[in-house]
Amino acid sequence: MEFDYSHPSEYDTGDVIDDHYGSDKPRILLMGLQRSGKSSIQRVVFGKMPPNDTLYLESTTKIQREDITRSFIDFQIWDFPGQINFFDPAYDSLDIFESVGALIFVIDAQDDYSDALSRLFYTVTSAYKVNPNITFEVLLHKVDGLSDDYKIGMYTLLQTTIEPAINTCHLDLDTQRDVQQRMSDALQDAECDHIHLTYYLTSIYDHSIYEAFSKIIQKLIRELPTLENLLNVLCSNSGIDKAYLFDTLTKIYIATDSSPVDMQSYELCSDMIDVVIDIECIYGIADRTQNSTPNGDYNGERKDKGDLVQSPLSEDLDTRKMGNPGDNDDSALLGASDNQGGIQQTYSNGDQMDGQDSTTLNNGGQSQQEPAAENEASSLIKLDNGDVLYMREVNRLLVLICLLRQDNFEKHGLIDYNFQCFKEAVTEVFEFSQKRNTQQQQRNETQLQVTETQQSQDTSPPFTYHEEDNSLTDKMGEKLVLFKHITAVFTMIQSFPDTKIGIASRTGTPDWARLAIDLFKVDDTTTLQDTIDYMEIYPGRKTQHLTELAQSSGISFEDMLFFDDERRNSEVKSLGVHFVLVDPAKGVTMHQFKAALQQFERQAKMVQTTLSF
Ligand SMILES: Nc1nc2c(ncn2[C@@H]2O[C@H](COP(=O)(O)OP(=O)(O)OP(=O)(O)O)[C@@H](O)[C@H]2O)c(=O)[nH]1
Repeated sequence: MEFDYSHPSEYDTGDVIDDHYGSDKPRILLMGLQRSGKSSIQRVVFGKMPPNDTLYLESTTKIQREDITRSFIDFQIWDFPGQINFFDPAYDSLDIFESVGALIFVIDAQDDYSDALSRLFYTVTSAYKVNPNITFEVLLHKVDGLSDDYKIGMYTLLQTTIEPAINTCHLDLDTQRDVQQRMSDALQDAECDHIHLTYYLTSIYDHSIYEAFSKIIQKLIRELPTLENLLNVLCSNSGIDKAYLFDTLTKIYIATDSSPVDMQSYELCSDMIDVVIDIECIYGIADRTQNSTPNGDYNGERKDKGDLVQSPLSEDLDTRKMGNPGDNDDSALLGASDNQGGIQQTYSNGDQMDGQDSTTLNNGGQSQQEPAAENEASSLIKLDNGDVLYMREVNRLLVLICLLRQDNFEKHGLIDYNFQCFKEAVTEVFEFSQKRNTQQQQRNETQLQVTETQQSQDTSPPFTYHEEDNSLTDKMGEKLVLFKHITAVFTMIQSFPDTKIGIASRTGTPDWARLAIDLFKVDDTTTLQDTIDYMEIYPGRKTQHLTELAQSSGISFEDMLFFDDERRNSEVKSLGVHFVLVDPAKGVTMHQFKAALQQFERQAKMVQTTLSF
């Protein structure tokens, strides 16, 4: 299959991946073709960028990483440049994919997506080989531009497997059949029927992207069943119809009770977070020192919206004081009753449902350091249909938003009591989870130290030589043999006059590498070591190795033909060395070697080259 990746040599791998990208945190990867919408998703969901501003985003050229650390949500999100193939040997795919929790592949649904499907297939099969524990999620993105009929049709087709999805491309029948055939062949060859993909229709212009991310992230939260159980208990004991536990900043819900999620109720609850943030932007944050004032003496100051949106609700809301300007009555209304989009809102600092429609932003006059048990930020919105949206803050980063009937809310003393129990339980789960993560981290560190100590004490090589088949087996039982054509190639080189063999190897255990070279046989009486004239084996860049080789051998760079399986080592071309990229699966073959010699002869007098075959 053909892919439109840029050639890795166009990029320096160091420019694309930071050296220090290793982190224990689980990763969520955003992959897909260029301009499919990956960066927009990351910025809108995790950076609160207004969707329209994504129109000005520039193409990503290196991996963009963001640490997300919000209560249960503790991972890194990586936005990949669409044009680079990270499975190319130039990149260390094991390092990139080994601690991935979810790989999210974004497909631009407004475009012809046959290329995207090819890339999807390649990506999931390659990533699965590196790490079979990855969950694969596919976002059919930008569906805001599609009609509902088209969306439903596309989703139904894509939901089954990738293969039928080809049907939805606007291709003529012949091309369609051809693509289908190739796809099904590729699927069979790769034996990848067991790879499970989950599909979502998304757009940054509505709730769908948050809904999708909620589901994706829930799969990564180990505590999910416990949280769901707690929410179930809360709902059944408090007359609540639906409850969501939201991460305040991202509007991702990390858990909900087990009753089905209907989009309307989800959108209402999610919008409530925005409503409350907007209200706090209008009324600002009160000075904590004034919170003890029983009467809400609103001072009329407005806070800058940009500052507030970034703040967790709790920080803002629980320090808020409410009251009508110039009105010292506790139950004074802050805003007039407002009828917008079927939601009636009134803002009050009282916590009583007094027969009027009311939204309560309640701080109870407590500082954040010493919150009274029942005085977390809360908000109440009465809907036109008689239902009530009730929001309570669980901790600095989580809010509970419930939908219930108004007559059930009249027992709000019971709801508040149950909420306290729920809050304590969630806090316990959270603390337990943090403790377990810390313990796990300590265990990993200890394990690492033990292994390092064992390695430093254990000087015996981690492999055994088997004369009968000229092979080594390492401690994991993996067998190492010379590549098929190596013996013939080395024998041929030895027959050339004035030709030397040198080794340039990058390893942290040079003694073991030398020992292995001394054990492998080229024929009955000759070891690999006997055929080699110069050796440079130590960690570092290959330019350094070849410079040392030039010095020890007296051979100039222009007279060197260097075979290597890592594209990044083509940097030796800058010295004037002729570079040959070797397929790591096959090693140097006789055919490749002879072709390289012929080309070397032709180009020997020219400047440095990469010899291609
Ligand atoms: N209509 C619509 N446009 C979107 C949506 N999401 C992103 N876009 C637009 O798609 C274009 C490309 O978005 P990017 O986020 O830069 O795409 P990318 O996948 O990160 O691209 P590269 O960085 O080149 O790999 C931008 O103009 C966005 O405004 C969406 O949900 N609907």
